Parts: sequence; structure tokens; C-alpha cells
Amino acid sequence: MSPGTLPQPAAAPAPRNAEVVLTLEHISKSFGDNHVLRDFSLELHRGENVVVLGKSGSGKSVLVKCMIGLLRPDAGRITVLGQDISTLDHEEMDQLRARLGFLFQSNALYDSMTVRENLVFPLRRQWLADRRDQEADLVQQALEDVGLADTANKLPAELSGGQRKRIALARTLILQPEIILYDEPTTGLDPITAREISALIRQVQQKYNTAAFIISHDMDSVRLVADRVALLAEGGCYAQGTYEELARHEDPRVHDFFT
Ligand SMILES: Nc1ncnc2c1ncn2[C@@H]1O[C@H](COP(=O)(O)OP(=O)(O)OP(=O)(O)O)[C@@H](O)[C@H]1O
Repeated sequence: MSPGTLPQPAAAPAPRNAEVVLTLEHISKSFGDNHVLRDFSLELHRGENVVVLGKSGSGKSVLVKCMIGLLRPDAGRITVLGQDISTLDHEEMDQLRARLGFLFQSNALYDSMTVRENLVFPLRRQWLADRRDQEADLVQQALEDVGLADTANKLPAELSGGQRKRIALARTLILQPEIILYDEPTTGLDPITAREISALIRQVQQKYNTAAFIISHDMDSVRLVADRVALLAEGGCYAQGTYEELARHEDPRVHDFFT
């Protein structure tokens, strides 16, 4: 790559006809007089990366918390992998969450555990007992997927910020999630490392055909990872389209994000 040349987005799959794996229908959520979500609707397809953009305080985290059952919307329906989450009991919700992957901004790695111990930790769930005898292979595969095959015996403190982000992603991948929720995956990383993480998000999508719901403010990353961008404003899905479509949008509320 010559200096100053921007990396081009990887060729995206054509997910529009693919199965819908997550549906948010007419979601509303208020805290007292603060009407955070108002009639928000969005669909996510298998194999598709959707980025949700929105100003600080617009309700992105509230939306994610509703999706994973940590907050109950006041109105609307959320269907994840074919299940209306309002009908699930605690255990059913837990089992559904195990089919989702989360990559938190903080990485949420255990500092006192080695990389291997961090990776096997999520496999210790009761209903995943059948995968326990494959632990070593699963750890190896997940570390290879993120390009860090030789770090199994290291502690998180011995790794760089970008490497810790990769290990956090490996820990998510070990559960073979069908949908991955990324919360600002490149925040706090330098621009080169941020691009490497964006490329990795694309590689994971292409290898496993996972769907991803990504919250990001990093427009370089948004351009690289998004098949579709949805703008959360005034509590609703204010606009959606490809990165290029929204960047050309006439409404300054939309294209201001891209300038
Ligand atoms: N548990 C809660 N109780 C009361 N208000 C809440 C609660 N959670 C979120 N809010 C309010 O909802 C609004 C949206 O918050 P949210 O954290 O979803 O924003 P965000 O878009 O994720 O912002 P940022 O980009 O800064 O992380 C804010 O006004 C916040 O104060």
C-alpha cells in the first residue's frame, strides 16, 4: 500500500436475501421523561455487518441492552435467532445469549488468568459440557483465527492493547456465535492497530458467516466493516444504507457524521 492510500473495504457478501437473525420492531424505551428509543426498527441478516451510528447519549447502549434482555422495552418486539425474547425465561435467555458473542470496549479479560484460561472460561457452562474434551483444539483454533497462536500461556498484561482486543475476540469466537455484538471495537487503539482489528472483523464475518451488530464512532473502521449503516437519532432509525449512500445523503444530520 502506498503512503496515504486508504485500504479498501473487503468485498462484502450479499446478505440482503439471507435469513433474518435479529429483528427489532417498533422498540420504545423511556426512563421517566427521557424518551430514549421511539419506534426503532431494524433487521440484521445472517452474514451481514450492521454498524449503528449515533451521537453520544442517543441510546445505542440502551438498544443493545434491550437486545440481550438486560433492559425490557416499553413497547415493541425483539426476535433473536427466531425467538421472541419477551417469551423466554431466565435459563432460556441465558442459552440464547450463549449463541451471541460480545466484544466489550473494556475487553473484560481476567488479568490473573492466562490467555488459555481466559479462553476456556466461557466453555465451562453446564450446557456446553460436550465441548469440554475439545477444549485444546478450540483454544488453538480461536487463537489462530485472531493471528495469535503462540500466546496461550501469556497473561493479558504481557500483551499490547491490540493483542488484548484480539484475545477478547478469540474468547468470543470459541463459543461459535451466530451473532456478534461489538461495542466500539477500535476505541483506544492507534489508527494502524484499529485498521487491523477492522480487517479481523471482516475476516471473522467471511470465515464463519456470522452476523454482527457493531457500535462505532470510528468512521475509518465503519467504512471498512459495514455492509450497512443505521443512524440512531431522535430515538428511531433515522436513516440506513451503505456507507457510501449515507455519506452522500442530503440531510446534514446524516452526512455530518461522514465529514
Ligand atoms: N438505567 C438507566 N436509567 C436511566 N437512564 C438511563 C439508563 N440507561 C441509559 N439511560 C439514559 O439513556 C440515554 C441513552 O444512553 P446510552 O448509554 O444508550 O447512550 P449511547 O448512545 O450509548 O451513548 P455513548 O455513545 O456516549 O455511549 C441517556 O440519556 C442515558 O442517561
